[in-house]
Amino acid sequence: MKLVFDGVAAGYTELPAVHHATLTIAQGEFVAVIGPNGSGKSTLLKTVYRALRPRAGTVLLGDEDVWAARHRDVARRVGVLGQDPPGGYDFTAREAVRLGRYPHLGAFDRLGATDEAIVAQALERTGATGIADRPLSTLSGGERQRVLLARALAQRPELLVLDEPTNHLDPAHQMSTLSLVASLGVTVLAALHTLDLAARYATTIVAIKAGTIAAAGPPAEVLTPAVFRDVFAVDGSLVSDPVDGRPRVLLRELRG
Ligand SMILES: Nc1ncnc2c1ncn2[C@@H]1O[C@H](COP(=O)(O)OP(=O)(O)OP(=O)(O)O)[C@@H](O)[C@H]1O
Repeated sequence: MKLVFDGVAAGYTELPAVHHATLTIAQGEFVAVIGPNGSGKSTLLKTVYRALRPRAGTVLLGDEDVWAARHRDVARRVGVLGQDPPGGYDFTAREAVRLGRYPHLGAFDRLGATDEAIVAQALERTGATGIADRPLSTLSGGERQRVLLARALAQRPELLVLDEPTNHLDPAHQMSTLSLVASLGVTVLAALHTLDLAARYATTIVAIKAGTIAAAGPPAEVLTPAVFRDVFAVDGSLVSDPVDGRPRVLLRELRG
């Protein structure tokens, strides 16, 4: 599903946290939104999953204005991994993942065998089958993160919006999670802090600095020494992994 930001401004006070965001994301792209703390990554994502209404501009999903669409239609099409579990921590992992199916059901429908199979598959794909019957409140940060991703997958969305999906995850799960997400063929918009992971898994990088899109394009075009320095205040370079040839990001403290 194509996603378009057209002149989007959004924020929490009179000063917008994101301004003039204009960007077109094609169906199937994996977009990593990168930027320092407080630069506006989460704010931009929130305008897509209807957590924060833009003050100006439009967010289009396909040809439809996300903020003019019915809430239920957006819920069906957009899977979200945000910073907090929807429904709180009282649910078991499986119950939390079942929530992902509700946008697809009628008001009085119950989950059927197909829904339960989709829930089971989502738990399996995120390595969460073994913890399916534990309450979210008892899970570790990384386990909970994988369950919340499973919920977003169970939704079978056309667009996945992921706010720091690798937060709390160990290295193996960081890579398997991004690899899984990249393999789904759906459009992905993910805020990522680990630039190395962004370089390896994203097709497009959007770098945000102080609420403004500073650069957008393929990893090799965006992850330049100038962007590392201007946006992140570090020295950095994009190199090729000697083992698998894929891009790697090397960072050093800024000198001089
Ligand atoms: N609920 C809120 N109320 C007021 N200001 C907020 C709120 N949430 C975020 N902000 C401010 O908006 C700006 C952008 O925040 P945002 O959360 O989008 O940054 P971010 O790039 O996702 O940061 P991080 O990497 O630290 O998660 C920051 O200045 C932040 O302090």
